[in-house]
Formats: sequence, C-alpha cells, structure tokens
Amino acid sequence: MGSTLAQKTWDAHVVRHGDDGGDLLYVDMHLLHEVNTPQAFDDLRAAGRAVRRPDLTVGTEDHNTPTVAIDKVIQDPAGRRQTTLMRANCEEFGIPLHRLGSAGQGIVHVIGPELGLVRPGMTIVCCDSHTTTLGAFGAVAFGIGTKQVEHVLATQTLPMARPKDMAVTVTGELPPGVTAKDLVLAIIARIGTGGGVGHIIEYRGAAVTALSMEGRMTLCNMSVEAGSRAGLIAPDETTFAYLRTRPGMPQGADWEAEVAHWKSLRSDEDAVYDKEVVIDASTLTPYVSWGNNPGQSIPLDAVVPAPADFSDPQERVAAERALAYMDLEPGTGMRELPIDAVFLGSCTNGRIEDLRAAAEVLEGRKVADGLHMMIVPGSTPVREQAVAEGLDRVFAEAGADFRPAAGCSMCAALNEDRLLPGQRAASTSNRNFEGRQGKGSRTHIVSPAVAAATAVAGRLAAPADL
Ligand SMILES: CC(C)[C@H](C(=O)O)[C@@H](O)C(=O)O
Ligand code: SF4
Repeated sequence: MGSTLAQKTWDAHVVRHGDDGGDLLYVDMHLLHEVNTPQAFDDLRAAGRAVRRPDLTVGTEDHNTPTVAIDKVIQDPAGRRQTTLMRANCEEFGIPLHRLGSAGQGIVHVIGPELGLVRPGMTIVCCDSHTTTLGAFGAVAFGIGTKQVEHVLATQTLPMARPKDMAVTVTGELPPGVTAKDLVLAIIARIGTGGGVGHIIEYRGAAVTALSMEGRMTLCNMSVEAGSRAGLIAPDETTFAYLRTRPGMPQGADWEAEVAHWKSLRSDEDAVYDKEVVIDASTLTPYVSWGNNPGQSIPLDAVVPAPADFSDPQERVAAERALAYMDLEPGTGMRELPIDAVFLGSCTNGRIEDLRAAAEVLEGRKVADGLHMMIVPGSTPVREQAVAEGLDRVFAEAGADFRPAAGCSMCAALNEDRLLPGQRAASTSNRNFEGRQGKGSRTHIVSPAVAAATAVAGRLAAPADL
C-alpha cells in the first residue's frame, strides 16, 4: 500500500515514536506572532531554557498592529503589551523579528512564503490556526497552542499523533469568475465545519493544480475552518516558479537538485485515504456565507435558508441562531442584502493577486455612497507591489480606503479596525463568527472579486452584476 504526501512528510520528521502512539516530530520552521507567545517565553525563561534553534524561528507583528500608519503607537493596552513583549522576547532569545514598519512585516502566513521560509516537504508550526495556509507549498503546516510553542522553542520538536488522511479531489475547471475562495466555501459548506477533524486534507485534481500559488494558499488557509489539522497540495511547476524568485533559495545545480527532490514529494498512486470527497468545479458559482460559521455558505444566487431546510437538529438550531444574529429573513435573495462595509485583506485574501482582482473590478467605478471599503495589504511587500502596479491609484479613485500598513486588521478586529454594532460587511477573511469583526458585527465571507463588486453595488454582488 502506498503512502500519502502528508504521511511521507510526517514520517521523514519523526524523531522518535512514543509509547502512547504519538510521535516526536522535528520542526523545520517555527513562526511566531505577538498573540499567544508571551506566556511561552515566560515559561521558557522560568525553566531556565534557551531557544534551541533561533535560526529556524521567525517572528512578525500582525494582529494588534495599526494600519493607518507604520509608525503609530498601538492604542489598546493589551495589544501594546503583547507587541512590547514580543520585541523584548525576540531580542532576548536572538529571534529575528519583522516589526511594524520594516520591509518584511506582515501577516505571519503571508510573509512566510514571501521570505522564502516555506518549502515543499517541510514541517512548519506557528501559534496560529491558519498556519494551514502554508500547506499550499506541499509542506505539513499547522497551528499550535502556547504550551506547544514553548516546547518547540525549547527543543525544535513537538509531540503529536499523526493525523489521518483525507482527500478533497476537485475535478473539472472552475468557471470564469469563480475563485479559490468560492471553491473553499463550497467545500466547507459540503463537508461541514467538522468535516476534516483529525485529518490532513490533501487537495488534488485538475481544478486544484490549475490554481496559482495565491489561490492555493486561499484554499489551504481555510482548511482549519473545516476542522482539519492541515491542508496541503503536492508541489508542481507552479510551486517551483513561485519559489524560484524567493530569497535564500539555492542557485544553479543546487536549485536543480532541490527541484528534483521536490518533484518526488507526491502521494503514491495507490495511497489510501481515510476519507475522500469529490467535487466537480464546473458546477460552482460565487459563494457567500450567510451565517456565523464558514460552513453556513451558499451560492450568491441563492436565498437565505430557513431552519426547516436543515435535517440535522444541531444545524437547525445553529441556523435559527445565525438568522437572528445576522438579522436575516429566510427566502431573501443574498443579492438583496445591503452592505455597510467591505473589508479586503487577511491571510486568506490579502495577497497581491487578491488586490489585483479587486482593482480590476474597481477600475473606473466608484464605491457606493455611505459604504466604507477598507483594503489592507497582507504584508509590506504586497503593499509595495500594489503601489508599483498603480493599484493604489485605482483604489483611491474608486473611493476605497487603502491602508499604508499591513496586518490582520478587521479580520479579527484586534487593532482599531472594526465594524460598529449591527453593521453588515462583506469580507474576504475566513471567519464570520459572532462579533468577529467587532461587537455585534455581521460578516459575509466573500472572494475579492465579490467584495469589490459589492463595494460598488452597495449590496452583495458579483462583477457580472455591475
Ligand atoms: C490570534 C490567533 C491565535 C487566532 C488564530 O489562531 O487563528 C487568529 O489569527 C484568528 O484568526 O482567529
Ligand atoms: S488575518 Fe485573520 S485569520 Fe489570518 S492570522 Fe490574522 S486574524 Fe487570523
């Protein structure tokens, strides 16, 4: 019986099999941000231990950072404290840190690939659930908690049982105007927020290999919203072309040797998955979430569902609650929903391709009166690239608010960027939980193209509607 890519990568990193069925896994790259790490450093210090591999550890500031200016002081005392501690801890333990205002700063999952820290076949961990993003490069990448962060800091290893294997095979071709974001919302709507629990999802099939690296990152990013440990895609020419231009990559014959090795990183033909789902990409249309978890998503063409549409009693109760929180009437067309704010950004859709997709829609158009469209680059390099391409001008002429500093921003509202209670937003982020974008906020998750079209229409809309 053959093995899956996830299994092979895992096995190649096992330092020791534990008596309890768990493995001690070697970690190739450990990424950090300011949330969830101060305690890990405190405990490390209390135990009198050093960071085992500061050279395999990289930090950034993203969750609490302001986006209005790169030199602004963080207003919120808790956020300020976390960031201050992050700076002090990285300094004390010799860990490189990308501070707000520095060239490489940005959302941790955006800068990892940009800085060449992510390669096929690696194991990568970070104190953040959306570390799954990095599986787009054929790495096993997942989020860990504060105690585990301490363990990795001290030993560069992590005790963990190997997850099971799940395949999501996407056949056919995505129709024009349908993106990786629509695909992942459709997948989660189909398998549910618990559909991937205990598994690493391997995405495969023609529609997956046709995606750009940005699209693959969007897809893998939301793996955790289906409950899975990680998501990954076997590396191919698209992956190698992206990596070729990244800093620190081997050159000449060394590069060729590396690529030859990466080409071997695939699941065997006869690999057996514990679970498989097949989706026909050609049947998909733009998707949008209506409720308070990403699984509560439907085609933009659809109407708000009624609780009675759900046969599962738990889903019915969740739907009732979501309808009340989101202030929605069953039967209302999704396109009829008026929108107060649009957020384009996050580790799901805050990369250059996402900004380009929005700019294409906004070019020569205006953001609707009274609607606030905030665009926050996922990293400083994304911001710089957007400016180099003149996207900043397109955004300004359309009346959108393109922020000068990168970060998580309104995705999680941990800085000052947030919705007011009761405001309804279309957001390219990945979570639509109650209060996610501010107390009482109402979030509809969408793709960048739908976000931009919605900003123009003032209601949920696709570019084809304009
Ligand atoms: C703050 C952080 C730990 C959290 C995560 O783990 O995902 C955040 O990034 C989020 O998206 O909710
Ligand atoms: S952008 Fe959002 S989802 Fe991504 S790491 Fe930041 S808060 Fe989490």
